[in-house]
Amino acid sequence: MTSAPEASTRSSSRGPAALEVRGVRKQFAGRSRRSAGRLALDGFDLTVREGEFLCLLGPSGCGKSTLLNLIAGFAEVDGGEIVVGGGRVTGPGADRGVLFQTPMLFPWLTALDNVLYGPRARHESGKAERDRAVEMLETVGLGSAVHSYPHELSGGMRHRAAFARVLINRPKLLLMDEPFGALDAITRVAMQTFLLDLWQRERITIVFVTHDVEEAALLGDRVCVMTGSPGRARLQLDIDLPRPRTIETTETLEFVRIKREIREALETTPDEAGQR
Ligand SMILES: Nc1ncnc2c1ncn2[C@@H]1O[C@H](COP(=O)(O)OP(=O)(O)OP(=O)(O)O)[C@@H](O)[C@H]1O
Repeated sequence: MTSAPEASTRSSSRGPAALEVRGVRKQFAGRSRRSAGRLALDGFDLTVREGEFLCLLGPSGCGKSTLLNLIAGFAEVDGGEIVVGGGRVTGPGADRGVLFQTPMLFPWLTALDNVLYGPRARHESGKAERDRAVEMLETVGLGSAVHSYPHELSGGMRHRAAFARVLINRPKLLLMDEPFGALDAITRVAMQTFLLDLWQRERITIVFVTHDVEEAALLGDRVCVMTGSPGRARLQLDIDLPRPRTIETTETLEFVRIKREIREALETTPDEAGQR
């Protein structure tokens, strides 16, 4: 096996760590006793600072979702460790909110009851929680749709309701797995703007998986490009573009240069990278 190249890192180390992924290994079992298992991640290291917006990019199958699931505590590491807010991850927790490409909403509950689902599961169902749930829905621009059911909401509105559902738990870390991948171009831009506003207001730490180089360069403080088979961090690149970033940002020469650098890292095979 080709030894993985050292990730070329131009990232700063400012601020305390919100997330530390240390030498993580994840192996999936083969289907039968004879078939080889799949080494999805090996020796994976990543540090994300408090309040940082990190975008994770890589070829299909390189282990992005696996990494997010491990950080979320939905699966266990086979080696190394993951530390969130100073505590080792041993399972899911309210300190980590997860958003997927398909918004996870119960179709039989209104937007308000969907948002209240988490607090009610923790037996917190007083007036204070209800007020906070309404406030969350207002924060995501759904103040007039609190009593609407998911099928009565547009795609973007459903995404925002799912945001509110996660935000009510006051997560320190937001894990997003291609959240806008299935949206049309206009709704996608609206959701990116919404997310950046929310992030700048709340200063939540975000790990955001995307296939879209432009989206990563526009949203992230830093982009981590992964190699596949097994997944490791190849390039970590600070995106020092001024904020707030808008559509005009995407027209600057610096933005084009950053996109080229990310694309070149994505297109480099692990063997080529190892020879550098
Ligand atoms: N539950 C599982 N059992 C067996 N193999 C798995 C399982 N989950 C993922 N894998 C394998 O682990 C590797 C990484 O998968 P993962 O879904 O994390 O990749 P990804 O980078 O998120 O891909 P994509 O960009 O296509 O969503 C793949 O080879 C996949 O087949």
